[in-house]
Amino acid sequence: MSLTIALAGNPNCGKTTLFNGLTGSNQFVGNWPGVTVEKKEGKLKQHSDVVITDLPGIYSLSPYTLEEVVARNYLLGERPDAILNIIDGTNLERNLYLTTQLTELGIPVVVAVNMMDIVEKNGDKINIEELGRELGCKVVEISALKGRGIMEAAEAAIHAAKNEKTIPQHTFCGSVEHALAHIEELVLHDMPEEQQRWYAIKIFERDSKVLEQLNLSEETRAHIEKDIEAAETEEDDDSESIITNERYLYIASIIKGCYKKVSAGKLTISDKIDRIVTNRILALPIFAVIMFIVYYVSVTTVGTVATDWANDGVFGDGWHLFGIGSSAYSDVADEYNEALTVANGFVTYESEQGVDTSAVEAAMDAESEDYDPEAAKAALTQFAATIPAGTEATYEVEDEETLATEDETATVDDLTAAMAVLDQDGYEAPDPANYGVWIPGIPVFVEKALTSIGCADWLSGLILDGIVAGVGAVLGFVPQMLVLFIFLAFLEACGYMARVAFIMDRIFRRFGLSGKSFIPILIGTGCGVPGIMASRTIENEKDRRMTIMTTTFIPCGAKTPFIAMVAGAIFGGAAWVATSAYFLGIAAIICSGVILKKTKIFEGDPAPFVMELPAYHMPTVGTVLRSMWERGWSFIKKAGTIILLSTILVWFLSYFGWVDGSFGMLAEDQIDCSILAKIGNAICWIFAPLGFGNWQATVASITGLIAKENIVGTMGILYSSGAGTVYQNMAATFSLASGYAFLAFNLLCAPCFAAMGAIRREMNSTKWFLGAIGYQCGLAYLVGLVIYQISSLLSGGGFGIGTVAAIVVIVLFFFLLLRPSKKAEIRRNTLAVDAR
Ligand SMILES: Nc1nc2c(ncn2[C@@H]2O[C@H](COP(=O)(O)OP(=O)(O)OP(=O)(O)O)[C@@H](O)[C@H]2O)c(=O)[nH]1
Ligand SMILES: [Mg+2]
Repeated sequence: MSLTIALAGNPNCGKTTLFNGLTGSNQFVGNWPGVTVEKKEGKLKQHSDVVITDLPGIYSLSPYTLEEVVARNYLLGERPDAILNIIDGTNLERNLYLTTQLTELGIPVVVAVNMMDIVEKNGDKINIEELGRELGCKVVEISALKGRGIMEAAEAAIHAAKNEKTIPQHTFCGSVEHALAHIEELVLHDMPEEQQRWYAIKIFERDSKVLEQLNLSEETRAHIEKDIEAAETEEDDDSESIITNERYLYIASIIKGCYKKVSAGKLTISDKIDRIVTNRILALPIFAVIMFIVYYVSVTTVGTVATDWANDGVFGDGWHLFGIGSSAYSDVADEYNEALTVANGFVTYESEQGVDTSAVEAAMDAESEDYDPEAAKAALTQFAATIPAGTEATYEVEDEETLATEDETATVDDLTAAMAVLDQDGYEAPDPANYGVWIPGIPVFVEKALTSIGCADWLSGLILDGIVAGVGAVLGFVPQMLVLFIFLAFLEACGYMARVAFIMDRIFRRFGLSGKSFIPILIGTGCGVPGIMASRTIENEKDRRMTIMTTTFIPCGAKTPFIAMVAGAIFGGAAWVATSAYFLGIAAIICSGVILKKTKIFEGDPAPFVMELPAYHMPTVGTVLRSMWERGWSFIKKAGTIILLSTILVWFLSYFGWVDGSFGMLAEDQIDCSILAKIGNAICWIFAPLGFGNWQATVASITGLIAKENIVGTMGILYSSGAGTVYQNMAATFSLASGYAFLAFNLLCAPCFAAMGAIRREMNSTKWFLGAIGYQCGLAYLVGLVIYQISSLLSGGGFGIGTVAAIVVIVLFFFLLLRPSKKAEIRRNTLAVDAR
């Protein structure tokens, strides 16, 4: 018959570390309380008939939070064959509080004193024989981290499960014992004897869950109540406090007998660090500096290099092995491109002056099938000869990323110099393969392979433009994310993140938010996906859900090119547009927090923040890498599923459509015949009240759901037709009001697929996922509506239904924001927490 052994103990005492050691699993370990929130099962190594259950950490068997309910229900409902109670040897007093309760359950208990490595280092001594005698169960010493004594602990638990009963040694004072005896006799006599005591104590404490479960008659309750009240009068305290106090007195007496603390009174290293790190004045600047470094290294320096390598190298044209030859190549390539820009600029300028430049244009077209460097050289030389000396050519240059255009001027001398450069390279773009060791990117390989097997056009289009491009764009973020995850894993594992929450809590609490919401938001400025995942550090389920819902309001890295595009095309490059995007994000988060907190679903005190600060310690490399990998891997898996499917879908929708009544595959420039355009046209009326009810903007917003980078690309394609540049066409379509509404909508609405996948996974419920997406889109819509309608009104537009709607939204917003919250409820929760 198989045995079940439950690992129970306070948060952060090392249960999961022990669980991993005993079962060989890879469950997540972190240096803050509340890492494990569900129970996990595994088989004990070398004993396939023994099941070990890892439980969330609990301080007592009176449940206040979700994890505590999980643990208690498991212990009471499933009744494991034995409990291995892990206690933190550096914090005996508090940990034993739970132990005194566990021994009353009537389940065999073995106590494992963990963190013995630290206890010994401090020079403290624990007399485990004496401790065992006092508690009435076997006590062993272990170090879960070092793997010391863990198998012995498991063996002891197995032995206890088979042979022993744990009989609580502690007795309460006379009046309480009297009441307990009455309760046992009156209502619990049918219950197995060993379980009676725990239930009696809980009834004495008036535990609502137990009373509900037992469903006592009015008469019996009244009878019991008399006993309880008698004890309360005698002890002059309420029943729950009597029990709590007596437990602590008992623990104090045990500890006196078997614990010698050498380090008593001295400040530990952790205390010393905390004096600085959580100092009222220094805490924030230190945090800002640390986060800046993390952010800087992972997003701008190492991260950018890694992302560029992944995007432009592995999923692009290719890369130089170990970067050898890469800088030499880029120098040459930059020089060549610059020269080409000058030459082409002259050609464009001359053609604007009325000169026929078609011959040189055709010859210089390097993209064309029959490009001939010799002919290009000849044509350009001939063209240059016709230019009068002293000509200054002005032409437009387009920024690759934002598509912003800028005017540049060049003289004839510049042209001569440029031609020299072109000539030097033989009128052919430098080949990166000639510098260092060049490894072609995946698309290049795939394209070659597809061409060599003579793959059909549509299929190679699907594979290259759809799958490789789409999934590649997402996987391209993996290196950057892994770098970020290493830092975060380190900060978590060493114990700093627990402090951050503590520091931020002082500020966020004013808005009714928990301090732990801050970390996800901060990370979200880089990428929403790890931001959403970082919400796991929030133990309170309501706060965690709210944070997941609001984190992506902050502009992430992928949204920045889009912001720049709108600012450049519609607002003449005004700098305030980008700044305002961040303020808009922060305002959306804080206002959402305040408003949602006042609703039934999210109400409650911002997570009773009684988190204790764990001691700092140096994490092992394995822990950090495991944590990094666990997070990274789930992202990669997502790229292989949801993103893969969505890219295929979008590829199909934008490359297929109806031309002249017949359905088929489209050429690049026929996008307005695509199915996507049809869809855009069908639903763009939705956005009419926001001022951008055209199919292009609608479709751009939709492709933005795949990846926010798509918005720029899509706008680039859709607005490139017709006269003028993309920017000019956009400026003609959008007014300032509708442009900003468009920006606001796309910043706040549902994030990209990757982030939505993360939301789905972290919410772990379809209902909540849809709720979150709905909230984001709804909010984005209303914000866009208000921005467009009110600014149209202010700039002299008419007063219509839309204006009325916007005013209603504003009034409603202020009502929701300012209405009083249910303070009384909050206070009750706080009291409940204090009581324990
Ligand atoms: N020095 C030392 N550190 C340990 C030992 N056991 C665990 N730790 C560290 O203590 C921290 C908490 O470990 P976890 O295993 O996540 O604790 P837990 O009890 O599962 O925590 P919750 O899931 O939050 O209840 C981690 O940083 C571990 O590396 C030990 O024996 N010695
Ligand atoms: Mg755990």
